[in-house]
Amino acid sequence: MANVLRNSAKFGFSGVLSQLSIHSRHGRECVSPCFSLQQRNNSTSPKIKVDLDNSTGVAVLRMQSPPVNSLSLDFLTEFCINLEKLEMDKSCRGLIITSVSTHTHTHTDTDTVTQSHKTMIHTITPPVCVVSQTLSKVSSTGLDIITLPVCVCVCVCLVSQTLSKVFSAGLDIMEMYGKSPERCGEFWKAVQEMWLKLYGSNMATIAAINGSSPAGGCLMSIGCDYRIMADNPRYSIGLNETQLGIVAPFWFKDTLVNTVGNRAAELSLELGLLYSAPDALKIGLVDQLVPEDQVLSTAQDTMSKWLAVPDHARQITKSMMRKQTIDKLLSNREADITNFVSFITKDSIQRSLRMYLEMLKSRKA
Ligand SMILES: CCCCC/C=C\C/C=C\C=C\CC(=O)SCCNC(=O)CCNC(=O)[C@H](O)C(C)(C)COP(=O)(O)OP(=O)(O)OC[C@H]1O[C@@H](n2cnc3c(N)ncnc32)[C@H](O)[C@@H]1OP(=O)(O)O
Repeated sequence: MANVLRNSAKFGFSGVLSQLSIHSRHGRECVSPCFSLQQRNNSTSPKIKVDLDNSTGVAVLRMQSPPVNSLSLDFLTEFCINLEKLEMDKSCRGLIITSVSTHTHTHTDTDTVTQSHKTMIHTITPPVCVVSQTLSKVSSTGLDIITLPVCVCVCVCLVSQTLSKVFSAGLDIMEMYGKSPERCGEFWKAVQEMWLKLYGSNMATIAAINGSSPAGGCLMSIGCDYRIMADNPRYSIGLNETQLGIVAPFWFKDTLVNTVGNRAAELSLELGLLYSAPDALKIGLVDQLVPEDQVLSTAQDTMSKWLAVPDHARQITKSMMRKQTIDKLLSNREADITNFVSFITKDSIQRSLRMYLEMLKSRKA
């Protein structure tokens, strides 16, 4: 555990703040006034909102990165900064990780807002000047020209974007597709860092899984101490890497084995299974199912039980259970990055990823 903390010290706050995203994959900007607004609201970054209740010592970390909370380099960097801050805050003893269902984004100055299937104008705060126009836009396939109504807003407007019913869609596939080996290496280091910080956290951690949680989303969930999932037939969870033609790294596998045991992990990984909530409960991939509107409150009630245990006893026990698994990655980090980069940049793997991306998009069409 101490190793993990020492390692994480490499992310100095000034360094990481300068790395904060100003542009997401989906083209949504976060300008600096947005960040300062978040700070005033006790939210630490644009893709993640953290509320620490000083009376209970419990922080709720809400992922709010539309459309699917995918784990991009920017997202992972912000996640690690937030975790590190909470870890160093002695008043914080417990952490609940969940997803928001609505994301509010602040735009300033002249801004263009397109009305697409996932974006709607929520509020326009005066003074504002709205000019109706039409915008020609090339679609993501690059083939069709479509015309969208747009509003050009001068001054300040607030836009609300709806997140899918997703806890996290896992690693951002766009970070692994068509990227340079250097960039892939940087990305993988951030994935490692996220897992090391979470799995080795001194805080009691609960995943309040209020949506689907495939692959890296599942890794984040099993990196916590306890999992509560919404009992919704549309949601699934699992390490489905083989379905994408990729191989879950050894530390994903180790975390799953530590959670569900060897046989269930073997079936789950080789077949790339995504489990419904009841099936996930059956194999012990999640610990509890509750109605969707009770996921967070149940996590809060459960957290009070975890925090009734003296911290030092719980922390030493957690370390005893997880240290070997953590040390295995710590002593193989560079080799693991090299493996990832050489694997993911192979032509055949890139082809698999492209087909998977096309499948995701065609499913929608
Ligand atoms: C031998 C040596 C081994 C060394 C190790 C090597 C390799 C290990 C490598 C990698 C490990 C990877 C782990 C991962 O996490 S990979 C990611 C896996 N994730 C998935 O499979 C999830 C895919 N997504 C979905 O199933 C659905 O999107 C979801 C159920 C989450 C939500 O469905 P919904 O219908 O609400 O939304 P969609 O319309 O499908 O999606 C909206 C939008 O978002 C895009 N998108 C979805 N998931 C991702 C993603 N993971 N990354 C990037 N983008 C994603 C989707 O394409 C849509 O985009 P658009 O069409 O609106 O542009």
